[in-house]
Amino acid sequence: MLVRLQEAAATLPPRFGLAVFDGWRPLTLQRELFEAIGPPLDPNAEDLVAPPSDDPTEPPPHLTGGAVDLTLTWQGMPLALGTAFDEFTSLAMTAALENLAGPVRTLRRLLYHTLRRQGFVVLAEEWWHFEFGTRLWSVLTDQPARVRADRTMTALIPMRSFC
Ligand SMILES: C[C@@H](N)C(=O)N[C@H](C)C(=O)O
Repeated sequence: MLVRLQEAAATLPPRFGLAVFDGWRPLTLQRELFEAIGPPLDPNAEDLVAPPSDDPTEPPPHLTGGAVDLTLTWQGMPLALGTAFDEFTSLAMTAALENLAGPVRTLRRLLYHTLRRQGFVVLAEEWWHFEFGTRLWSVLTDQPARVRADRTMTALIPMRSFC
């Protein structure tokens, strides 16, 4: 994951970088987030936070280390690409700005294509959430999943930026 992100950052135009908000999470934190944020108002919408399942066959993606929440930086400053991080509105949908030409759409596309070139897939509901090797990745790329929930890690991956 780290190497892929470093390689992604290295392909960005000058003065752009990547800032990571969130990577691997323990089940306890996934449960806290799930309870704090709650279900979406629209009953047909996807969960805003993955259910805190301890079933090894359906781990929440962040428990596997295969999910990362991140944004672009400009001269070291993290950029809000149309919404804040974890702002659960329809504008957070990855494709929400596709019919609205402008700098934010350009930057969302830059983030998306930079990560896609390194093999990541994006979550449709969150422009900042990318996965590699997870169950979502497996479905979208038609390859077997490569990661599973890791209970051996005891510390969160610290926030870092690749400038
Ligand atoms: C809480 C949010 N940043 C997030 O990570 N949501 C996804 C759906 C998840 O919990 O895997």
